[in-house]
Amino acid sequence: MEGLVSLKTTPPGISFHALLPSTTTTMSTSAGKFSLVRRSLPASSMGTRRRNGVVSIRAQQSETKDESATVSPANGDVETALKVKEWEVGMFHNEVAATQGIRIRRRPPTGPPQHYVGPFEFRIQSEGNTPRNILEEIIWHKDVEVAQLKERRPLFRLKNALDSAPPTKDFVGALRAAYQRTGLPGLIAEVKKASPSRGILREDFDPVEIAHAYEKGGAACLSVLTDEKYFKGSFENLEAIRNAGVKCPLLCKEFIVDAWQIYYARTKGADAILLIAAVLPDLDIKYMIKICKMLGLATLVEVHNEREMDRVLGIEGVELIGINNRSLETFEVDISNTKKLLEGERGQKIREKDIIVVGESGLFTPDDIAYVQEAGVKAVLVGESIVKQSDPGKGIAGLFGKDISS
Ligand SMILES: O=P(O)(O)OC[C@@H](O)[C@@H](O)c1c[nH]c2ccccc12
Repeated sequence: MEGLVSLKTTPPGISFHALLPSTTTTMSTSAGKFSLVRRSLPASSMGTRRRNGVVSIRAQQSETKDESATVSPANGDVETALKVKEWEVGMFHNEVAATQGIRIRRRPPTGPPQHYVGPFEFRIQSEGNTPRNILEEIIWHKDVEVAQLKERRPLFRLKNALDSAPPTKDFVGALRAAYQRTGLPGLIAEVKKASPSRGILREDFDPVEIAHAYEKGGAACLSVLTDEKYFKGSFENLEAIRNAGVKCPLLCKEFIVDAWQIYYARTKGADAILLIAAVLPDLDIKYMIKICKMLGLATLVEVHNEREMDRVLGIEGVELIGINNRSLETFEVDISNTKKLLEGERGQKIREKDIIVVGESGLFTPDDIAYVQEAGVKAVLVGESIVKQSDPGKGIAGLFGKDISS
């Protein structure tokens, strides 16, 4: 059976109500065409009991009149209700995100709890359950990971820990100062062991040693990957680098899907946070920028295409925009992307707003640096080409074509 939704044991022509959140979804099955229709869903029904949250599934080819039957959740089945709520929030997120051209879906991969429609078994099929690309896979994994981490360290505990945290370092200031000092884009050097597209970049990976080498080589700031599963990074690495006396401000390179992660990153020594426009709707970006400001963190908002750039240029308070030359959906790298997104009115607006643009990914040679600088960037984010060198500090001199350490 094809389509987003399959109905098992449902005789054609029958119509029923189910406690499922959704907008209208039409689906074709071997039994005919069905539409899933959202009924009134008052805010009060968004809690654990959802008697009013009624949705109907109607078999369109039927002659039969709408014979509706409401199915109630088992009393006290709070866990199921929470799962439904979680799924519902994910669905709502996807709807909002889609209107902003965001293709990454946040619906929990498990779909809605099956037994929620009683005898009419309901299942989200492979189209909904399989990530469409690596970024979507990472985000779905991250959602689960964060939910687990949050349970162990609730927000109030993180907030308590922050009462005694040392102040953050000025990430944006360090980039501006480097640009002024060298006349070259300020370098954010990335402590990166591996990536899904390139595999292991460095076997003998000592994050603290690499961080010191970068600092010595003239990096203005460092970026530390904290994702474990796909990039072989960790928050321990971030914390170890912070505690090793490194003076450069630190970017926590993480896939942020929840504000909790921002607080967590701050407790681990981050000075800046990455927000990815391909993942986060505008409202999330705005809200997260506010949280970052409150915590003294800078935000690097990453875009990959014109649509994302236009969205981000419409958000107040953005100081740093990263243009990723790598598509996180296809892994394709093309440094002319930086140039393309800075041409014409967009570049004009960026200059007016005094936003620093960071050229990200795929930069290997002095020519590459000159090319993105010419396009208008005042900073670059580089991993592979320098982390692979036996002395990553010297790798920086190779990248810029000269020693930028003093
Ligand atoms: O190793 P490179 O090609 O120099 O790229 C570094 C950095 O731009 C890249 O790691 C990156 C940019 N945006 C990201 C988002 C998540 C993970 C990684 C990234």
